[in-house]
This record gives sequence, structure tokens and C-alpha cells, in this order.
Amino acid sequence: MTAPPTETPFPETEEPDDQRTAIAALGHELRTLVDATVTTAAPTEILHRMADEVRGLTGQLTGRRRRRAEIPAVDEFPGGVRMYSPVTGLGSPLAPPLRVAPDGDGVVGHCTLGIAHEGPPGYVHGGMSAMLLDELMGWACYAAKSPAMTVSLGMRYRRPVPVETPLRVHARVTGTEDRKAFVTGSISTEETPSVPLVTADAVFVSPGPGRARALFPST
Ligand SMILES: CCCCCCCCCCCCCC(=O)SCCNC(=O)CCNC(=O)[C@H](O)C(C)(C)COP(=O)(O)OP(=O)(O)OC[C@H]1O[C@@H](n2cnc3c(N)ncnc32)[C@H](O)[C@@H]1OP(=O)(O)O
Repeated sequence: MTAPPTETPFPETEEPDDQRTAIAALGHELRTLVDATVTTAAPTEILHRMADEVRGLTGQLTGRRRRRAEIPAVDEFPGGVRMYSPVTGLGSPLAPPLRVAPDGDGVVGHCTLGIAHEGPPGYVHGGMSAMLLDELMGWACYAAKSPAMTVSLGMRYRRPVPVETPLRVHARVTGTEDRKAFVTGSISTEETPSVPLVTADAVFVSPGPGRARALFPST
């Protein structure tokens, strides 16, 4: 018999690593479900049945983990793991997820986007490209020891970005001025990294201490 769902998904006695493993496993299955949902040719009857079954599954995810702006216990903020980030979060059904690593004087991200992230048929939605770059440019600021928020983001879409193709995203800080960081980024395919499909220029600003406390009271 299946145990009844608990009201609190992760009791305090559970280890963060065990929680992250479980969160990532569910995130993976949900991303697979999202992909199957947007590519299926199943008949209407099956779609109705799936809707009922998914409603039943959703009902098992009981409790509410946090208030707005509260940082989940499994996260490290700023600059660390964020399980539910829509870009890097292994627990997010929305995330590709982008895998980030240091790269020379900047950072590099790797991911493959699916049909769920499509804009023009066969190609990535421009908003997704902006999201990948915005996030990775934020990581570049953190890597340059100035955690900051985007205040302006300029995109240049040079060539369409293909879906279902391994991608390489790069970002680096090119200069700083007081609390401002000037950042550039690009997206290319892994196969042809020297040809940028999308490039971006952004300005990031580190919130002053008072503003940071007001924005992120849980830190
Ligand atoms: C603890 C901190 C953690 C942060 C980590 C976040 C991780 C996020 C994860 C990654 C997620 C991915 C990323 C995301 O999605 S970040 C989410 C999207 N971005 C936002 O929501 C940011 C909204 N903006 C703000 O809240 C404030 O502007 C902040 C808090 C950033 C600064 O407000 P604060 O009151 O502190 O500062 P200030 O207003 O005195 O401005 C300071 C300086 O900046 C200059 N300036 C302002 N705007 C612009 C502009 N458009 N172009 C050029 N310059 C501009 C301004 O003239 C001044 O310069 P100067 O006149 O002194 O020379």
C-alpha cells in the first residue's frame, strides 16, 4: 500500500543531499513529461485520461514549502545551487537545465533545448535565449565577486538557434564601475562554438547593502 502523502514534503531530519537527489529525480521526470506532452500524437481520449491522472499526481504534492522570497533550505544563495531556478534548477520542469562551469575569465553553460522552448518551428524562442544569457551573465558577475542584478539587457539575434541541439553559452564581465558590471554573452552550438548565433550586452548592478536586505530579507 502507498504511504499517505505528508503535509511537509521535507521534514527537518532529512539531509539536504537526499532532498536534492529526490527533487532532481522528480524534476527530470517532469521535464520528460513536458517534452512528451508537447510532442505527442496520442489521441484525444488518452489526453483526457492523462489530464485526470496528472491531476491526481499533483494532488499528492501537498504542503507549501515557503513564503515569497524565502530561500529554500536546499539552496545556497547567492551564487550556489538553486534547485528550482527556471534556468539551472535540476528540480524545475521549466529549466533546460543549464549546467554552468568556470571558463577562463568568464563562465560557460551547456544545455539542449527541446520543442517546449520552440519559437519559430525548429528554432528556440528568442525569450529563452535571453533567459539563458541573462542567467549566465548573472553567474559571470558572481564569478567576478560582484553578485548583481540585471538593469539592462541588449540582445542581438544573428542566426536562429536550433532546438534539440547541444548548445554552448558563454558570459564574462568586461568592466566594472562602482557597483556596475558590464557583461557580454553569446550562444553557439557545441559543434561550431566559434560562430555566435545570439550575442548580448548587459549592465548589472550590485544592490547597495540596505537595498539588498530589503530585497532578500532571508539572506
Ligand atoms: C545580495 C545580492 C544578491 C544579488 C544576486 C542576484 C542573483 C540573481 C540570480 C540571477 C538571475 C539573472 C538576473 C536577473 O534576472 S535579475 C532580475 C531582473 N532585474 C531586476 O529585477 C533589477 C531591478 N532593479 C533594481 O531593483 C535596482 O535597480 C537595483 C537593486 C539593481 C539597484 O538599485 P540600487 O538602489 O541599489 O542602485 P541605484 O538605483 O542607485 O543604481 C546604482 C547605479 O546603477 C545605475 N543604473 C541603474 N539602472 C541602470 C541602467 N538601466 N543602465 C545603466 N545604469 C543603470 C544607476 O544610474 C547608478 O549609477 P550611478 O548613477 O551611481 O553612476
